[in-house]
Amino acid sequence: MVTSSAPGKVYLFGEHAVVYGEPAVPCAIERRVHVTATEIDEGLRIHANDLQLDGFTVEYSGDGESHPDVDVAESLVEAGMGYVNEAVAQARDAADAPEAGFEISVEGDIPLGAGLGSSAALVVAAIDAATRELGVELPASEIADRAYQVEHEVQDGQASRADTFCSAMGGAVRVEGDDCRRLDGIDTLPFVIGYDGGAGDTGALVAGVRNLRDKYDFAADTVAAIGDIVREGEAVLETGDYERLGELMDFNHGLLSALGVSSRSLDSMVWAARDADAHGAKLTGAGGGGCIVALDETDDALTALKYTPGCEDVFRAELDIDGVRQE
Ligand SMILES: Nc1ncnc2c1ncn2[C@@H]1O[C@H](COP(=O)(O)OP(=O)(O)OP(=O)(O)O)[C@@H](O)[C@H]1O
Ligand SMILES: C[C@@](O)(CCO)CC(=O)[O-]
Ligand SMILES: [Mg+2]
Repeated sequence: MVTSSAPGKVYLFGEHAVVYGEPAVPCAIERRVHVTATEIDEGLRIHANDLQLDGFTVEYSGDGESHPDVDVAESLVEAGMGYVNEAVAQARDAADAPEAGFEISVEGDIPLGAGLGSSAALVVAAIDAATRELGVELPASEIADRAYQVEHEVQDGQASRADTFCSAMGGAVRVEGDDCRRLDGIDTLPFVIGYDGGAGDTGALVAGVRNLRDKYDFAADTVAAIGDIVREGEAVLETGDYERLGELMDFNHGLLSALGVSSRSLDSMVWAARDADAHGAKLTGAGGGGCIVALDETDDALTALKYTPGCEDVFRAELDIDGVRQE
């Protein structure tokens, strides 16, 4: 039996634009998904108690049918199964063990579908745990690559390498198309996260931006301008000037909002953090609902968000220097 974990992430800059080849800077945070893999005779059994708030266990026999023991949205189960199924397929391929059976248990403290990269963390941890259980140790870069193939497959081609690379490697990273690297020397960033309790539909939000971009030149220019913010931002990141980083985060949020991916609750959390003198604040991930990230080393934004209507949870998230690891 092997347990591996992998971190979630926030985007300091660049979500959505990264889908069109602009650079992005996601940062791993100390919130993780843990996956335990045990080799069994055949098939695949999955236990995923976080998939619904009430919790349930899915028994999946590998015959193409799932058997949730309570009534849950079929699409939710299918998506959850899809990520684990494809991650296990990658592990079997990497270990050259096409027939290997697995029992997989998943638990995590990353809210689902909220822009913190829970799907990437799940896939990265699952590939690591399942390959180790088969006696194979993959380098983090290969896990990142295989995890990207999984997200790309399960999300119908709507995925960049950003989430999976960041989760596998940890720290602050830079992703531009297939070019992925860690940003050295960034050990800490004072992130505060506000969560509205909701979720966004990543596929639909990406499709919405694509439509605007096809329809209007100025929407395409907006996506390109996000790329400019990222290039400016990575230079500022090296100087540790939080004031300017925050200014650029604010600008990035404005452009995401123009592209239609913010929401009333995300905007109100962003404004609550700004009113409390955070250096800056923006939505993180696909948007539509879920989380915002603010930059603030004091407790002011944290306290303000606690009392902001529509903000269901608020927490500080340290930058996680570790990527995927065996527990
Ligand atoms: N702890 C978990 N247990 C089971 N399935 C999980 C878990 N964490 C994530 N998942 C799977 O990942 C899906 C969420 O992925 P999705 O890409 O929609 O959101 P996200 O990765 O949390 O946010 P974003 O991609 O915007 O950063 C869940 O619906 C589920 O299928
Ligand atoms: C919206 C998006 O840019 C980030 C989702 O976390 C999609 C992706 O990069 O895969
Ligand atoms: Mg995801």
